[in-house]
Amino acid sequence: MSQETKTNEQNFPPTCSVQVTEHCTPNDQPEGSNEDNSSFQVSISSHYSTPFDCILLAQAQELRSDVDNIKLNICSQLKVDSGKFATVTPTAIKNCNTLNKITLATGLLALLNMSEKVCSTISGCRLPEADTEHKENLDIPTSMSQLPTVEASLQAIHASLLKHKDKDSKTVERMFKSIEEQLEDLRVSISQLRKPRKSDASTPDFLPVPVPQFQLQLDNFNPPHRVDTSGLISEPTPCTSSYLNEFIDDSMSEELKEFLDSHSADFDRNTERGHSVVSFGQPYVYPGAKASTPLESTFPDPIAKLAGIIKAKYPDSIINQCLVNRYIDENAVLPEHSDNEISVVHGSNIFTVSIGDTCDVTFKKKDGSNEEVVKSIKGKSMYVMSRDSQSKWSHRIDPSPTSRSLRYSITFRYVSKNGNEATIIQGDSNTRHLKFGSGKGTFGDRLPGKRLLRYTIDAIEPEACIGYKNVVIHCGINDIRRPQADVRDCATRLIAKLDKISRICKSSSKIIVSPILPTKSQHLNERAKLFNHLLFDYVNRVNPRIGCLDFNNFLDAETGLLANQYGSYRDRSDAIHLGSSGIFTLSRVIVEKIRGNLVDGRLFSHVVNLNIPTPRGNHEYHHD
Ligand SMILES: O=C(O)CCC(=O)C(=O)O
Ligand SMILES: [Fe+2]
Repeated sequence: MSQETKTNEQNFPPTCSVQVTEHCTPNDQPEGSNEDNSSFQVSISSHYSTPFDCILLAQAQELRSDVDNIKLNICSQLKVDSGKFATVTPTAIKNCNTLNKITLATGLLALLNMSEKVCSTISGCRLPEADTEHKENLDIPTSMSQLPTVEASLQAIHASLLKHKDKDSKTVERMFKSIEEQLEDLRVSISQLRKPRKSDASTPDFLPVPVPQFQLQLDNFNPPHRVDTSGLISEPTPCTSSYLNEFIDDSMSEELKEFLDSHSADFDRNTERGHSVVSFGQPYVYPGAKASTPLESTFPDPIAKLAGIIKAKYPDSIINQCLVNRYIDENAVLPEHSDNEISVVHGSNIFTVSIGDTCDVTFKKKDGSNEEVVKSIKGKSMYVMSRDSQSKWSHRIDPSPTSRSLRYSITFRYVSKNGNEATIIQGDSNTRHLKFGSGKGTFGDRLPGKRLLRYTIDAIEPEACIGYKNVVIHCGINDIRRPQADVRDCATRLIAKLDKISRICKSSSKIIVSPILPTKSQHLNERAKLFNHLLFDYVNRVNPRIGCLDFNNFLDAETGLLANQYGSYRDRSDAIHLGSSGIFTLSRVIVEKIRGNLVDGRLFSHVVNLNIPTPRGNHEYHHD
């Protein structure tokens, strides 16, 4: 470590403590919200006056494993027992090297990012201005009233880390840049969230924005660069979420082997590339599947017993399908793949119990780095792959250079037939009234799905789209209306998200993006037009797999603005929110597209199957 770093280390906050408390407040949801993620745990430690104080740890159910992974990651970097995460002592922080400090900071940033995500999910909840007179009108859990300190904390972390900047290291340099960018984003988001508003509004009040001096030079638009966050928050998600040695005992292993041996004729009939398969329970279909018709629709005795052992360890898991792979010798292989079929229920785990000889399974990162991790899987063990691991890693079994005798892998999944048709909408205030399910004002039972409120582009979660037949992304207005927003950068960030979604979702998923809806503001429409130009260019030329909604009907032919009948009735000066007629029309446009009716002159299925870019018509708003 350089002398400079040593000296600076003394400046590092001397009494850093990361206090993470967890308490359960299960029904913190706002009235009228119909989000699926129904329970929140929000807690803040605010009694430490250090840069790391006031860490808001918001744990929505769906973020739990991310939070746990980040905690584990921080602890392993700092060489602290994970049970002691609640008190990462000043000494631990002082004694770790610069890179570890960065890891710590990025971990904390990740937690803050998540908290921010949850803050915006708790609709109507705003971060309070210090001493704001609006405070009592805001729908804020009291514990959040300390939040302004978060911003101060971030600045302090940043300032402190800057002193540690090791100018010789490119990696450190890159990490700093990423941290700086993240901090900037967080600061903007926090200040935006802090603006007073009614608790039922979902986006900040309209601010006039200067007319941008953009020139539309589509020909010069470079294909979007891919946003690479690997290495920023040192990827906490492992290729397998856990590996348990000696998961079953000898007698269970023997019983299973005997049972599977008795099915050798069935395995012989179902030879896939390099190995053989049989299945039980629900049908599980994947490309090239030979055992998509199960031998039995229920689990036979030894398999049911094994499923019971897994259920005892993972009581929340649902298992209804079992695929058994047989590898007879060292030449048997399993081609590289991910189990990310739409039929595998979103968020469910895949459990793999091994019987017989030890075997290497190779996991390969899907981020283009080609990084590989080889895990030696022993007989009687179990490894668990999360849905997230399927989006980030592929896996395979290569021929073994040394001898390998018979091995069975018994894999359990939760598959759904109905899930095949489900739709996910990640959208902002204008989609927040759209509802799935039955009853008035919903899409109806024939279009099941889930809606996530995601106010900003950065909050869109590509991984949450996996497993859905239809993916609808509707976001961007909040990003471009920030006075200092760089519209091109906003478009690039949305495109990066779309890029990722189209990479990790099955090719049979329909991916649909909304351009930014017209508003009642000429200024804002100028920005929206530029944003949409870039988006259309991407879906037309770069990624024709993505379908685009057509919003021209929302325009008033005379003014080129959002037509009055579609805008907000209650507040005519509201430039961006749709009224009930607008919301109804938006829902029709989405359903038309999902149903595969002719849109843009083509059926959606054509778009899905298309490999080559084909120019589509002009999607620009007809403003003049
Ligand atoms: O045999 C193994 O360990 C892997 C099996 C697998 O990846 C699968 O069945 O999808
Ligand atoms: Fe697999």
